[in-house]
Amino acid sequence: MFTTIDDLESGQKLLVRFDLNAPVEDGVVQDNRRFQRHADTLSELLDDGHAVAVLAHQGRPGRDSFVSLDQHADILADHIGREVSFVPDTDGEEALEAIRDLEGGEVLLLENVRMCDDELPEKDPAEHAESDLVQTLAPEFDAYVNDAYSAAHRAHASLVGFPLVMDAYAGRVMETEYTANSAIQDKEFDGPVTMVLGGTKAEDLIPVIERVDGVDRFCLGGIVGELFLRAAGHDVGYDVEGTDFFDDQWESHRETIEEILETYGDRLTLAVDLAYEDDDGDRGEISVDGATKETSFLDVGSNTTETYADLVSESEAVFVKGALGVFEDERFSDGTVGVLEAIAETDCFSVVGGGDTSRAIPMYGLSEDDFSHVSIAGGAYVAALTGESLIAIDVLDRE
Ligand SMILES: Nc1ncnc2c1ncn2[C@@H]1O[C@H](COP(=O)(O)OP(=O)(O)OP(=O)(O)O)[C@@H](O)[C@H]1O
Ligand SMILES: O=C(O)[C@H](O)COP(=O)(O)O
Repeated sequence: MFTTIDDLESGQKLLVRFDLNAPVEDGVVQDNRRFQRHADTLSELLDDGHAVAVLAHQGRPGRDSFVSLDQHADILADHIGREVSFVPDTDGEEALEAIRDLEGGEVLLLENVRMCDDELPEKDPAEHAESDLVQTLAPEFDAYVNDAYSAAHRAHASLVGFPLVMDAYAGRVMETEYTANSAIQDKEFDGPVTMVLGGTKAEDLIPVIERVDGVDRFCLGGIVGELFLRAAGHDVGYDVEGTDFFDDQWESHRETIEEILETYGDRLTLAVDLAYEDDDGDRGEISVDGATKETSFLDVGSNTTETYADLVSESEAVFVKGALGVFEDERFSDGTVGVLEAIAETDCFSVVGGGDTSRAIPMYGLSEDDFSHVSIAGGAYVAALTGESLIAIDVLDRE
């Protein structure tokens, strides 16, 4: 196991990596639960007398969400109830001066690290450790803390370079996410283990079904569930009215999905009914046998929800990745919310992952306390489920 901030002596100067990557709407950065989670780590470090400089990223070059972190500093400040200073620089003179002025109990947010050329190329940690970014910043600090679990699958300089040249610890978010999300690989459960898989991305979920041992049944929904229904011979999972969810994914994954159905069919539970918007704008439902290609299906139907909820209720552990329908529209939230409610009412070990899907929890008045863990990770959660090691965790110091 890696070393954590429990192993740090008080009052040090720390370089801390967070994942504050958030949705950006019309140039405005939206608060999300990543801020609150990292704010808890940050408050703990500041209370322990550390001086903290934070490195984080936002978006990717070329995307609208690739913006400065100045707004992130204000959001973080609201969460910790203290000032967060910001410097529009990562490793130049301005950043170094601000870092040298930092006192114990103070926090400084550096500029979007993806604006630095050294950050993004996926490289071996040893190569990243030689980069200007790492070589310039490392000597300014006593230690490095990585709390950015949700980016830990990326071999980027600020995630994998520093641990090779500095003492490197895991933050609280890193520790909690790692333990919960790896449970499917690390823990023994005494009863049935269920995975509820939905959402939009077949490429994420196919490896989960193919590679994860120890799951007794997969309950499928969302767009991915429809692709499996199509492979099973039903007239669903087709693009309708200009949508582009299905046909490209079908072309890319058809063979694999057909093979999975053949090999793991006994572990897969597919929807028996689906929901759509009827002519009056209300929710209509139809059995998958009566479904036609011309209809857009937006949720699993009530018989399916009942079956999935029953399976969840009998489970010892439940892992969720992706939504069973377009839950953002209340008419099509029944599948996703019905399953989440069943988990909340059951005394099982439960992890809900996926940046979009976990938003359904506050949206529909559920409490995070009713789940063992609600992950803030997407890609890293999928990697953990499949037992893939996360490179930024591999390079942290070991106990
Ligand atoms: N039948 C459907 N048609 C269209 N969209 C759907 C359907 N079912 C689910 N979705 C959408 O799937 C989205 C959630 O799935 P997504 O693949 O984005 O996964 P996530 O695991 O929550 O997030 P991420 O991997 O991006 O962190 C929801 O926003 C929901 O509206
Ligand atoms: O939001 C995420 O999943 C992480 O911050 C990683 O971002 P990326 O997919 O742009 O590397």
